[in-house]
Amino acid sequence: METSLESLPQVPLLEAYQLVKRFGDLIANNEVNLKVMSGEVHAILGENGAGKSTLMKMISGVYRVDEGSMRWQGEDVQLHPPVKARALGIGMVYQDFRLVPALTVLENIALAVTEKGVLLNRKQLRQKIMDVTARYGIVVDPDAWVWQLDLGERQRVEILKVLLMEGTRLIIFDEPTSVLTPVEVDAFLQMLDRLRKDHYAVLLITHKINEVMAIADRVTVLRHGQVMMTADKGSNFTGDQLVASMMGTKQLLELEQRTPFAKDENNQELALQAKQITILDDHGQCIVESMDLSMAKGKIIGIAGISGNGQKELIEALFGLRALTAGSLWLNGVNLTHKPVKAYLDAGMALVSEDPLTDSVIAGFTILEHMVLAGLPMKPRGLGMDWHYIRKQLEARKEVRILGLADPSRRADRLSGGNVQRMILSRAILKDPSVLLVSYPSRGLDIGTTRSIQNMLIDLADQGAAILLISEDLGELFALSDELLVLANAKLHGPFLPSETDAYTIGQIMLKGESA
Ligand SMILES: Nc1ncnc2c1ncn2[C@@H]1O[C@H](COP(=O)(O)OP(=O)(O)OP(=O)(O)O)[C@@H](O)[C@H]1O
Repeated sequence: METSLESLPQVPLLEAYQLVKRFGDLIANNEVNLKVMSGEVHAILGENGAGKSTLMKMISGVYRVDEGSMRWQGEDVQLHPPVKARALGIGMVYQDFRLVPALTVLENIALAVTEKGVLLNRKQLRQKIMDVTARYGIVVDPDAWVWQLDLGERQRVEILKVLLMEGTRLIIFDEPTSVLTPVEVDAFLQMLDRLRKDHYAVLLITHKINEVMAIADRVTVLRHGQVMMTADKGSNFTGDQLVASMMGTKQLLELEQRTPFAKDENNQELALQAKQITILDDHGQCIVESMDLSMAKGKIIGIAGISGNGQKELIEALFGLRALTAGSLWLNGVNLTHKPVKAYLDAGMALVSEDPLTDSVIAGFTILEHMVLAGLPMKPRGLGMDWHYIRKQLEARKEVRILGLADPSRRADRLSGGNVQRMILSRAILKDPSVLLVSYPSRGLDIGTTRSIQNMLIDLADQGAAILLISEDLGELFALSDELLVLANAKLHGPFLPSETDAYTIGQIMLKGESA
């Protein structure tokens, strides 16, 4: 089955010519050309809003192209609606998964792959799932309920769906690794390699330059809806070239230096304290056991851990969203245990959750309405609200400009993943929180914006906020944290000083719950 790329016929699987897509006055894709070969991983890079998802949605048939044309194996084709793209063999693994939580993995896959009117043969489908999981190293239990799965597992179900559909030739991944742990990222890249060897074509949207350098045969960079650069491996493109092409004349900011906080533990003023807390997960299993955690003012505490090891539950409990089974929570010396979330908000806490799209976005509400709900100063006007005034207040904040918040009158549920993240981060930071609990701050953000938000977190801590930073990006944790803790086996391990430990040691503890 394996043949080298060179020995394959070199007719492009897909060719896009001069594609244009407009949303009102906005030109999301402007005369875009793209060529995709079988057996290649083709990375699509670009800042948030550059037009990557729009291009992928034209290729998967979701959007009708306004201008331009496509060819599939040399033949002119129309890919809209998606059923046409699907029939040719184009499958897409979306950022926001399209699974039914109340069904099992197998049932979800059956829904996607069963032809209308054909009765489901569970045994056969189970066998097919086993075959594909074994070939591509995709670990997932066919009988698990989807609502019980973490994000990495849900993504694997989406991938299985696409692979099990009849005739798939081209697979589009929209920022697949943003929800994966470092270990899962390695497995994912190996899977891409396997797909490439099996002659699938892969289009990979990503913000991670190291992934592009590791796996991509070809790369296309978009900026403001236009192709800035297309290069293949033979041309020896570098990471710096890709960044420069994405950012244009903008410079990538340097990460600010932390002002070293007082190392004398006795001089540290505590903000949030968790004493001997025990937390159960949604299945009633103990996920955090008798844990102590102290967050001092002006300090960033980084928590490393493999996703699903209790980070989500811990952060929910610290914000009063999940009941403690034992222990107590104190903020500035006041006991907040079992108090409603409002008490935590009133005390100056802010939260950026693991999955803002699900947890924090209200369908139909605009960005501005989300900001007002989170405490942006309101001004009544007649029987309603002075929205013009509120908007001016929002736009006057430098953080909003730096993070590049989208137009505040836009509906939040129609924003790209990166723009949702900007809204949630702006909302948390605009409150000038005394305690900020932040999960995966740079998820879905381009490199320039990632650096901006990292600098904002540093500024916030320098001004005295206590920050709990949950991330799987060890580079980010090492760069920002004053102290590192590792969550594994329901316990916190550490603290470790980033300057006195290394990623290998932390990685070992993440995996095994103990030092090597
Ligand atoms: N359905 C839509 N209606 C109006 N504007 C849209 C729509 N979809 C995308 N846009 C706009 O088109 C531009 C390109 O968006 P797109 O989602 O393709 O960017 P992206 O490169 O995928 O960004 P990200 O990295 O944030 O996912 C953005 O300005 C976006 O706000």
